[in-house]
Amino acid sequence: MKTGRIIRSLSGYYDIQLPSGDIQRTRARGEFRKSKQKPLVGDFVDFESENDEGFIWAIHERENFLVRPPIANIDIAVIVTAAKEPDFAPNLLDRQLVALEAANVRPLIYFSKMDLLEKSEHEKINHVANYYQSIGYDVIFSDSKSAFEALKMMLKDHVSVFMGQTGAGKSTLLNHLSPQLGLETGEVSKALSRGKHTTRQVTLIEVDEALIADTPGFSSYEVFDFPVEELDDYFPEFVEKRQDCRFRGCLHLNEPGCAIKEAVAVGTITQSRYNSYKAFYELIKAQKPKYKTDN
Ligand SMILES: Nc1nc2c(ncn2[C@@H]2O[C@H](COP(=O)(O)OP(=O)(O)OP(=O)(O)O)[C@@H](O)[C@H]2O)c(=O)[nH]1
Ligand SMILES: [Zn+2]
Repeated sequence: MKTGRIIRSLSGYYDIQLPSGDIQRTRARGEFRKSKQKPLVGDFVDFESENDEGFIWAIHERENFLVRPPIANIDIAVIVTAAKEPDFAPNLLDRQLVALEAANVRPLIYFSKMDLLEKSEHEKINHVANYYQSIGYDVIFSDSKSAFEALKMMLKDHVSVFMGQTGAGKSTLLNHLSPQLGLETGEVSKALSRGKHTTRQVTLIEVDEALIADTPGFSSYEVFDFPVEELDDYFPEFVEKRQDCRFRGCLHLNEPGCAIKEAVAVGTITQSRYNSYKAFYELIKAQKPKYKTDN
């Protein structure tokens, strides 16, 4: 029995990379296909193989996984966030951060298109970025001299996936990291070929000493897949403060003695983050429970 990581899946076949770097092609056992458990790219699996004919026997427990792209055991998700064109939208960034926190994937915020900013806009973004750093997120600016090296350093020895809204610059950045990818960039060229790639499978590609998913991740349209009471778990600065709320289980909305609202009033938590919290709260409340199929 051997153990390795699935780096590509293609019509029922799985390419598994061994610790030595060798890649072997296998299939999943019939039982896997019958049961719900389906191997994902990124999974560590036990398998047997000889002469390129092999079978996966077991999938190791997953650290985490994403649905789009379908990939397991992700160390870092790079949220590519345009500082301009389209304008920076804190709500969108927060949505991705919350979704990643809920999925137990570590985010890294990459501000793209910094070169397009005027001086005053620059200061504004810096200010915003400082806040995100202060609550524990890594931030990289596209115009900093060492941006590229810093990113490479962070991705080294890790599995990463890139996400961000359309036009944020994901493909541009991925191409820069790995020119062999040859992803199309810009609206027009992509609009022409869109649809062709919709069923494309994700592959983990080796870039220097990093493994990067070649398919960008979910955007902001994802629904939140957790109960509303859990929402504050995914705002790290809320987690730190909420034990000071007067009521246990405080939702930080209209309750008296809410430490979160006090923190917003004195500015230790930004209004923008609190606005996102409230907006997501309403959103989750309005979402239909999954088990309901009618109305
Ligand atoms: N000035 C400037 N333009 C950039 C930068 N990054 C990307 N762009 C441009 O922004 C446009 C969109 O970039 P893409 O890389 O295609 O964006 P994407 O996130 O892959 O977009 P989708 O595939 O639609 O999700 C392209 O015209 C890029 O050339 C940057 O740092 N500075
Ligand atoms: Zn509270």
